[in-house]
Amino acid sequence: MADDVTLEVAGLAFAYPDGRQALFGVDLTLRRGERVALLGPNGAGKTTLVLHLNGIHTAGAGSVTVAGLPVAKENLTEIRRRVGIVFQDPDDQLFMPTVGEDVAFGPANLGLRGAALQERVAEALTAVGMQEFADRAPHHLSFGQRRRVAVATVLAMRPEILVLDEPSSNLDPASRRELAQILQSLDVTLLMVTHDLPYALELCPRSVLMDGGVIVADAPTPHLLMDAELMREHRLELPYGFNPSVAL
Ligand SMILES: Nc1ncnc2c1ncn2[C@@H]1O[C@H](COP(=O)(O)OP(=O)(O)OP(=O)(O)O)[C@@H](O)[C@H]1O
Repeated sequence: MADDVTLEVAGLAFAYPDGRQALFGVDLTLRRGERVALLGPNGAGKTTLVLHLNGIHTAGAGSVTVAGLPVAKENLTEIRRRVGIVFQDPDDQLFMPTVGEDVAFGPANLGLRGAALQERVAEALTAVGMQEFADRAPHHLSFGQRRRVAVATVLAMRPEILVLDEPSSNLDPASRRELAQILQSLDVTLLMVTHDLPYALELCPRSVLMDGGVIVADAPTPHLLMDAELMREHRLELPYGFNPSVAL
């Protein structure tokens, strides 16, 4: 594996217990620092793929390797530190009385204590512009603020790969823009599952398109979004009047 490869998915196939085959041999390589959008219609297999990256699902066939470490039962603690997933609903990730405690939860589990833990929490909250909110109750925050705190809970683990599931969903335009600025500023490899094609274009130079449990295209985002036939074939639609060639 080349030094700058941080994620390698090779020949990954997977069927759910009910027999439904969701992945049919996926190959995907991410290099350190890349920002990649994972696109595709409903049911394409995007979530199923993402849930393999930190071992929530186990490969039926093929392999997933993170920074040289195979995603396997014996490595799960280390894999979950390296691959941070921000789920679509922030309330799935926030369960402590205060924002600060939520962000401290992961690193405290790794054994961080005292000043080192406080520093880690401050660093993660600062990265998402929520440093003033450490003592607040998460359920008193707006949805956009809760999503930013959910990102901070993952950043506090200093992950190697940050995976975001629909980061722009349910955000008003200002919150959407603020989150984009935050994500742009992070020094991390980013994989973003999204149906928001302008967001993919803004944040991710590269896009991977899945459909039917396979990767059907892997290209610079503007190229992919300007391929009208590919877009139509895989039920991707740009918002009315949006032109990727002039949006950049
Ligand atoms: N728990 C499950 N049991 C059985 N089949 C499932 C399960 N979860 C997903 N599937 C099936 O696996 C396939 C891939 O689903 P997946 O959720 O990975 O798609 P997706 O690309 O993330 O879709 P969406 O954009 O709707 O989130 C679909 O056919 C789906 O019906």
